[in-house]
Amino acid sequence: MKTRILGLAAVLMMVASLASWFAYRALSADIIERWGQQVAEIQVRYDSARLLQSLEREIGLAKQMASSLVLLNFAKTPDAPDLQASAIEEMESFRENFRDNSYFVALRENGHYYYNNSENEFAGKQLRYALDPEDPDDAWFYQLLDEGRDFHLNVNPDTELGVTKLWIDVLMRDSEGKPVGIVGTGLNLDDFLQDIVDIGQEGITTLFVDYNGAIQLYRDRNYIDFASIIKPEGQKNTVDLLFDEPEDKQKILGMLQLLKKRDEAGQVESGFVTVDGHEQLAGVAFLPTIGWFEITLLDLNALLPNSFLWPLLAVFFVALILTLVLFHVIIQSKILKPITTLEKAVEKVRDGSFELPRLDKPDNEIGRLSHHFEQMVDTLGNTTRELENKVNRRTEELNRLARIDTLTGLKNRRGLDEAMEEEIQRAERQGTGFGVIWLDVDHFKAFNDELGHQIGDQILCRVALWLKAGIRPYDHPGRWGGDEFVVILSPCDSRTLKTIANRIQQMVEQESEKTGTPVTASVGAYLAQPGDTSDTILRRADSALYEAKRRGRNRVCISTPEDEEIKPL
Ligand SMILES: Nc1nc2c(ncn2[C@@H]2O[C@H](COP(=O)(O)OP(=O)(O)OP(=O)(O)O)[C@@H](O)[C@H]2O)c(=O)[nH]1
Repeated sequence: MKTRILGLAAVLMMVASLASWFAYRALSADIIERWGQQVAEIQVRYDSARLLQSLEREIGLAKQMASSLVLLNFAKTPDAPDLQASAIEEMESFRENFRDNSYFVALRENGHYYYNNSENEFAGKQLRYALDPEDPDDAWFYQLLDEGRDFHLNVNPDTELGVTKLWIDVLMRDSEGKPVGIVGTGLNLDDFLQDIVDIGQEGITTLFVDYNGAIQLYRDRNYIDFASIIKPEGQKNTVDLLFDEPEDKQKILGMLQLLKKRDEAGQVESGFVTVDGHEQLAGVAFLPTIGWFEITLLDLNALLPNSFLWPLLAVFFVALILTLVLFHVIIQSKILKPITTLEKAVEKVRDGSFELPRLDKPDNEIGRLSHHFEQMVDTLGNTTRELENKVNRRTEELNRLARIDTLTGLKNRRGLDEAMEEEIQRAERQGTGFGVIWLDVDHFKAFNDELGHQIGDQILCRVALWLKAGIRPYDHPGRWGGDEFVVILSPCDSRTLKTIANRIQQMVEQESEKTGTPVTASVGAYLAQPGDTSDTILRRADSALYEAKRRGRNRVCISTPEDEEIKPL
């Protein structure tokens, strides 16, 4: 039973714990989602700010460069040597200010491309080459001029220069607003990725995509969509490549569309997506100043690893075991042990004993039940004992009454039989005899017939009284039946027997005289010997009585063992 109760308690606790666990998981997932969304939004703004901060100065300088009158004049008449000299001087002064210490200037008029880097490698030969409208590598230039976009960021390897850079391209326009060239600077892509994107924050991935969703800055260079500007739609490495599920791709592209439509800085969208089999929270922001989107992916499992739940589980299991142990101790002491002792007590009572073992009585229903049971058994024991005593008394009384003659109060025939048997055995043991007197009222029938039965009864009662008065207290007087009385005298010898027999016979005669109804009695006596049977003794006494009757009544006749055998009556 204990095992079953403990098992049931464990199961109930597990069920309750599981329910709590699921509730906790649902609640914590909700909290984590809200928290994650806020973190994602903060992270997106932070990452955007970092990117813009590092680019703003460069973009400002590039724009300043694009509006330089010296360069604009040069772009209009690129072949004028004096203008070229002052233009190169102007370019070099910008080179010193750009963070990368590099610049480029590309002119529409003649396709000349000027460039110098931080090592001042091309001093005096800043004109690097002429752009070719037919060369795919130079397509970016003609595309930007065609599109007429004033500002553009472009990640592109320059095969001529052998560098991969994040290019800041700014359109030069003449006084009529006509594009005359593109100037700008480049930032080393690796340094930039390391500073802005690959920042080593575990569980946080930052990437930037352009206006069309093409990946521009990402820690894995294989995903970067180099020279996006010249690629047709469909061939670009767009952001949806990162996601496993088609619905996630749709979700992200939907966010980009939404933010693009709003066209406001500081707006953030977020949602759950799956990347490399991990559920991540994506935060997306639009950066209108550069026309890019910033996407931050938060791996919640990395940020909030499941391992933080281990202490919780450990606490749960320790609590479970402690609770079961406590439960066991309480059940054992408060329920099972008291029930076991109570069961033993019930078995004892069932087997007829009222001596109870000490019962455990805890302060609960079982304790009260044990207490009531104890009181009940106590009462039951007392009642049973009283009942037994009463029955014993009644039985004794009945036994006594069964041996008493109701009319005279002397022993009846059964009582005399028992007394006789005792005397026979005693005689056997001690080797001494005992006396038996058999008395019969003479002509008693006549008293009955003439005076009535009641008087007859009175006479019998008087005879009984005289009989008792004539013998010793330890002799046994009895009424054999009708008007016949038997007295057993013990111990006795022949002289005593003779004396008492005569005394009785005379007493009846003399005492009855005084009552006005004189009666006489015939008495036969026999001195029983060790070895005599009850039958022999009674027949001997009876034959003596018969002899007394035969000789004329109102006399005593004593039979001795030497007499001839007496024939049956
Ligand atoms: N009143 C009364 N009479 C009884 C009782 N028991 C027996 N008797 C009567 O006692 C009488 C006994 O008579 P018997 O012993 O036959 O003869 P008897 O008249 O005594 O004559 P003997 O014995 O020969 O002297 C019978 O009439 C019985 O009905 C009793 O309890 N009360």
